[in-house]
Order: sequence, then C-alpha cells, then structure tokens
Amino acid sequence: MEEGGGDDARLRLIREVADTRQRVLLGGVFYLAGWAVVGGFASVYSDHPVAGGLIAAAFLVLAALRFVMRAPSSEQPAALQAAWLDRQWTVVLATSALWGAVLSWALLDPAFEPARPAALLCSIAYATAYAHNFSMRRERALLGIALIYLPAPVLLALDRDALAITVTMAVYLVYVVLILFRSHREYEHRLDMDEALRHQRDQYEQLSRTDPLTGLANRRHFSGVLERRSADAQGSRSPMTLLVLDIDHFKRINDDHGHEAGDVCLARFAERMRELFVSPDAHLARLGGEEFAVLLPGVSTGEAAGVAEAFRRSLAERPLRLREGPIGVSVSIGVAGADGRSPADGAELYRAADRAMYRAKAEGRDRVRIDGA
Ligand SMILES: Nc1nc2c(ncn2[C@@H]2O[C@H](COP(=O)(O)OP(=O)(O)OP(=O)(O)O)[C@@H](O)[C@H]2O)c(=O)[nH]1
Repeated sequence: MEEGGGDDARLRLIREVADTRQRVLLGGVFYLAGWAVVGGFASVYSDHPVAGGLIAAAFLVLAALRFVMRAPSSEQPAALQAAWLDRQWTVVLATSALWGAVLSWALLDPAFEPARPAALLCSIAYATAYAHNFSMRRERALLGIALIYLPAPVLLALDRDALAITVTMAVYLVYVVLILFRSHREYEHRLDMDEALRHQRDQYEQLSRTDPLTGLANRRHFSGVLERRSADAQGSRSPMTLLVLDIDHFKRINDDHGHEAGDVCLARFAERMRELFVSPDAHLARLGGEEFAVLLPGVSTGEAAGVAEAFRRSLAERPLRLREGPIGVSVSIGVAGADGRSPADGAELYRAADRAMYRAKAEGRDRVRIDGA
C-alpha cells in the first residue's frame, strides 16, 4: 500500500518524538551542574541556603522529569505523541526560564561577582546547545534561547563598564539564532529526504509485486500470498478456494490482431476480473502469459465455482472492447479448495486448480471444472 499524506505526518511526528527524547535527556543535568558552580562560587548556599536549595531542587526535579516522562511507542496515536512533545518542551522551557532567573540574580546581586563569568559562560553554552540540538521546533527553541540568554545583554546594557561584553554577547546571539535557523532547515531537509526515500522504496516494492501490463499481482508475489494464506488457513476451519483462469486460444488473438492487440486484450481481461471478483479479501494475479489466478479466502469451493461460472458467462456474453473492435474470448477455469481442517499447502492447492483448469481445456474449453469433482 502506498502511504498517504496522513502517514507521512504521523511518521514525521514519531521521528520527532524519538529525536527529542534522545536530545533532551542529558540537558537538565548540565543546568544543575551550572547552578552548583555559580551558586557555590557566589556563596549562595551559606548566604541564602533556602533559595539556593530550592533552586537546586527545582533544577533536579526538572532534570529528573526529562528521564521519567516515558516517550510513547510508535504504535500509539498521534495525539499522544504530540502531547508528550508538549510536556517535554514545557519542562525544557521551564528549565530555561529558571536559568534566566538565576542569571538575572547573578547580574543584579554584587555577591555574585566571582561567579558572574561562570554564569555568563553557562548561558552562552546552553544557548549554543539549544541552537544545535533543538532544531526540531524553531519557534520554541527561539523562546528557550531568549529565556536563557536575553537577561545578560539586557541587564549588562545598564552597566556602562560592561559595554564590551554586552556587544560581544549581542553579536553572539545573532550567531546562535543563525545556527538555529540553519540546523532547523537541515533537520527539515533530512526529514524530507527520509520521506522521499520511503516513498521511492514503497514504489519499488509496489513495482516488484505488480505485473506491469495488467496491474495485477505478479506470480512471485501471488505465490507468497498463497503460501501465507494457506498457513493461516490451517486449523482455522475457514475454507479457501483458488481459481486458475486461462484464456482459450489466445495465440489466435495474437495471430489475427497482432501482439499489441493481444496485450490490450490481456489488460481488458484483467479489468473484467476486477469488475467481477470484487471481494476485498480476493487476491487477483497474472501468473504469466494468458494465465491468471484468484484466491478467495473464506469462500467455499462450491461458492467459488458459482462466481467462476458467472465470470465465464459474462465473458462469453460481453466481448472485450479493443480499438480494433469487440473481441470475443472465452476462458477455462479450474477450481480447487481447502476446507480449513486438513493441512493446506499452497503449492498443492495450485497444482489441483491447474489440473482442474487443464481438464476444462481438455473437455472443450470455455468451462469451469472443480478438482476432484
Ligand atoms: N500479446 C501477448 N501474448 C502473450 C503474452 N504472453 C504470452 N502470450 C502468448 O500467448 C499464447 C499462448 O498460447 P498457448 O499456450 O498455445 O495457448 P492458447 O493459444 O491460449 O491455447 P489454449 O491455452 O490451449 O487454449 C502464445 O502465443 C504467447 O505468445 C503477452 O504478454 N502478450
């Protein structure tokens, strides 16, 4: 089956969940470490033990949440995947907001003087990590960077002595934003490429299963289906019937009208099969040349013989329409069934239906014959 746009969106979401899961895990620990260093050098733990401890506890909880929130499996619905992403982003952005508050405190409180360079370096590092790692959602990443980083140039701008560092940080912010835009573009491009490759692979798979002239399954694919269905049917107590159809005197059509008309005739024949064997469970195939097959799971031999007879009759009554005009063709059909009780073997079922088809040929063609009847 070809995947539609909905499947593409779902696969992209699953991929984003996997990427986000992988990229969020460690980040929280670095914020905790950053606070341990900054708070330690600013003597926060002795001067403001409650505030220092609360901030450390908050970073710890936020870091732990990233591990604890289990990503949904790829089988779970899109709404769950999107909800998980929203929750993870809330945690990531909350961590950033807390760091922004810590940085503001460090810049405003003179007691933080010895720890300021560390606080500024951490902000630069976290913003850079955002630009590289959180390229999946550009707008959310921009917000995260703003929360972490903006207190520095804004508050430093109030201090005339810090002009050089303000300008440097403003320039670096431009760089970080550019990096984020680029990594976001690259991320989207990678997803697009994956999608294109998946479509191409599906297309090749589809082609490898299909007979190009009629669009029906080819022999190789049909044999696989027959084997699998036979194995499934064993012990299921559900019957299964195979029809083998062979156009009569097809050589004459080629001889009288040309090989090209013969090809069109085969395509029209396949169309007629699709019109008549409409059950969604039916497997239709061109086995080669002018030989076709229909596998009818869940259908008894008697019932299938009735459908085969209806097809034969419709073909006899309504000629195939070609450019050259209507061409009357007849078909010989062999029917063989498995009752779902005795062991079913796909190859044996095919031999039985083929045998019945040859009997139909031998008895004058344009008829349906059931194996063993
Ligand atoms: N146009 C066309 N002819 C094909 C194709 N594959 C096989 N054939 C022709 O189908 C004909 C089959 O001939 P036979 O096997 O003698 O059978 P028949 O003439 O249908 O006679 P019976 O099966 O005995 O009724 C041959 O002439 C093949 O060349 C194809 O893909 N296109």
